[in-house]
Amino acid sequence: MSLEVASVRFAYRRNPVLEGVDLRVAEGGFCALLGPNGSGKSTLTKIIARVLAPAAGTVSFAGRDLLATPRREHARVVSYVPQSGATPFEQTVREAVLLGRTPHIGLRPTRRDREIVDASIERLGLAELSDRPMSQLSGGQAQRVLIARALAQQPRVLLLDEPTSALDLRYQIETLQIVRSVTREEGVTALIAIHDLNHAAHFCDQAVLLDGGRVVADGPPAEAFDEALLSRVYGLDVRVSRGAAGVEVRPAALEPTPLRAGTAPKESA
Ligand SMILES: Nc1ncnc2c1ncn2[C@@H]1O[C@H](COP(=O)(O)OP(=O)(O)OP(=O)(O)O)[C@@H](O)[C@H]1O
Repeated sequence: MSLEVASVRFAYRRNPVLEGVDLRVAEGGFCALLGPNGSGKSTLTKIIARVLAPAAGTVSFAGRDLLATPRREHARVVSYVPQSGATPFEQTVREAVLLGRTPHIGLRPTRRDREIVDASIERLGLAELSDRPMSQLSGGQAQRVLIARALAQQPRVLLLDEPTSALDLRYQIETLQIVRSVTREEGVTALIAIHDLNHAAHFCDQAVLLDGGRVVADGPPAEAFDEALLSRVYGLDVRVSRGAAGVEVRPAALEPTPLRAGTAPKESA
């Protein structure tokens, strides 16, 4: 059982953006989708989420063609956290999260649906805000509501498009920890578009690097992060170090400058 994207092509009008993308994320895997601005990460997540239809290629999960699955069934399998989401402003946090249950709900939400919603709200640290209108949230709080909504959907595949971009450091880490535990403990397959290479290396077990709409690296972060490749793709000289704490990427300009000859502090006699 895995999420598989094969030979996916996409163009906005005449502007080709994905040029034959292949990737496979094992069930329960946590995959980082990396690449510079404009490399096609959002477009690819939107195709898997069925916000956009590809010009060619296939997307499947557990062997099932996700592009041909009826929408409601697709929504039971795949949930998607967009880069920024429009929720009607008069909605409360709880109402917004309840929307995640839509593909599962019959005529009206059951007590179980409400329990799942409350658990998601609690998990994202939103309990105190649950009756607050969405219009009165900060950007980061609203982003956490979208994540809670996606979890309340209880998907098999979780797609997140830069879900931590508006979050402070604590919530960035907590959100990535939550997604990792959802993958490890519940076997959910997660694909996250993310800019922070070090967070990707720390939390994800697979890194896929896009450049100009093509996959240029795919593997465990420690293997996929190649100094020369990252420097070329990002147009910035970077250093990759591998230590006990894992792989780390830093701009070369931020490396400590070696002491020049003659500048070493003299030992006092
Ligand atoms: N609605 C659109 N119409 C036309 N072109 C678009 C549209 N959305 C994105 N593009 C273009 O498609 C390319 C890929 O965009 P995409 O948003 O997928 O990149 P990304 O890797 O997610 O970038 P970022 O890191 O900046 O979020 C870019 O050149 C972008 O300008």
